[in-house]
Amino acid sequence: MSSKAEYDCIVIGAGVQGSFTAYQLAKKNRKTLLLEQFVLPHSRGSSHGQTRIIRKAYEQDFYTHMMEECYELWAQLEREAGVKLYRQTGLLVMGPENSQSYQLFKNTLQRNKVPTVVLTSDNFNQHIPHVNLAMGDGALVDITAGVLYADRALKTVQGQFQKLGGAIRDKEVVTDIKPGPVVTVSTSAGVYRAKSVVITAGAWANKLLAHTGLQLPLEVVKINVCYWKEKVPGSYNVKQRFPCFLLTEGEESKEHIYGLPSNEYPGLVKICYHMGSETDPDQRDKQTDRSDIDILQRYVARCLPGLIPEPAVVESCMYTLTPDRHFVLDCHPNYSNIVIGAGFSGHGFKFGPIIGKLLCELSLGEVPSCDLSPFRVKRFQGKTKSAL
Ligand SMILES: Cc1cc2nc3c(=O)[nH]c(=O)nc-3n(C[C@H](O)[C@H](O)[C@H](O)COP(=O)(O)OP(=O)(O)OC[C@H]3O[C@@H](n4cnc5c(N)ncnc54)[C@H](O)[C@@H]3O)c2cc1C
Ligand SMILES: O=C(O)[C@@H]1CCCCN1
Repeated sequence: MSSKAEYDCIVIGAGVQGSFTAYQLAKKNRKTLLLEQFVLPHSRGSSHGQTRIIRKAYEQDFYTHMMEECYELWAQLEREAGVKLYRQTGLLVMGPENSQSYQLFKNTLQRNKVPTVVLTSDNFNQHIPHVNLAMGDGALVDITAGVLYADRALKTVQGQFQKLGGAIRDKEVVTDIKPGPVVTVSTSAGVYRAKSVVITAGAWANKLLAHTGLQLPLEVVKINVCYWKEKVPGSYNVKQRFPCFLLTEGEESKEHIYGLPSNEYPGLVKICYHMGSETDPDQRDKQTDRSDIDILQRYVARCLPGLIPEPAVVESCMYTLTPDRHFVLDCHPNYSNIVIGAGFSGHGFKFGPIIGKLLCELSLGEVPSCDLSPFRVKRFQGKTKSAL
């Protein structure tokens, strides 16, 4: 290896966002290097695990609009690679009928003509057995929603990137970034130069941005990923057409609780709380707070009578939260050839293909094909810090 290999673009971080960005760059014939600090595949970031929810149901129109195109991009990747990455299950959205959040979901779906079925308290259990709908709660199903096979998706997009001639170097920690018309990136194994750099480092974003003099208001939290055992095997199974679900708020908490049908682990249903406790990404396993699990236990006991209300398996994952829970997709305020994809706030996986496309456009100096105003760094004015 030459000590200063030259690339069109270096992407730092091979999670879902970095991998899709590198793939988009390679599709445009750019000589691209994807750097990852851990040996791939790994489970120490935010993109590991077998499944994620994909949905058009959102509180804001801009996410629903992005998903319209994104479903198409997922399907393209499936065709190109000849693998199945998506399974339609529908997403059951529940929440206090008169609450702002539930109404926002309902209105966004209806305004954007997303195929939706609204359930009533009378017909709810005909469609959704083994779930107790709380008194006063509304329920609807976003028919387009389903499950993404996350680990498989990551492997697929990285494989397609390599087939297009892209280079992945794992077990290589980026230790320095020197901005300039040509950016110099130092790692534990070498020094590389590129016309542009994309930082998609998940929970480590601020650690890397410190080399460029920027700190974003990001909070990293650990999520306990809980799997709950069915009392009667199969009752919440994907084959029984049990959907993914999202409770906007409930008796136990104001935060979302969400779940996926049993599938990947036979007899186990994945149910998580959409919040966790602050952690340093390098010390994740030292964060042992279980208050999210207490909330989930009470919810499962109250609303999912077919599950044993104690998690059978608990895995770990991290969210990187922005104050408004919207992503950061922008160029660095001082260096236009350093692009940032960060703060995916626990809901970024489904957007991977479109985020890759947008970050690729930014790194090539093109006009982005979506309106990025909700995702700009400048919305944090007063909250960004200089790291120099
Ligand atoms: C429990 C849980 C459930 C979720 N459910 C959903 C869902 O249902 N639907 C959905 O759409 N989204 C969901 N999400 C969110 C989604 O998974 C994340 O938004 C997404 O995975 C973030 O990807 P990323 O590429 O930004 O981060 P990561 O996957 O963490 O990737 C960043 C990479 O950068 C690498 N890196 C960092 N620093 C360096 C360095 N110095 N040098 C080299 N490499 C470096 C890291 O090792 C890591 O591999 C969920 C997240 C969690 C935790
Ligand atoms: O992105 C999603 O779909 C899941 C469920 C809802 C909360 C955020 N994570």
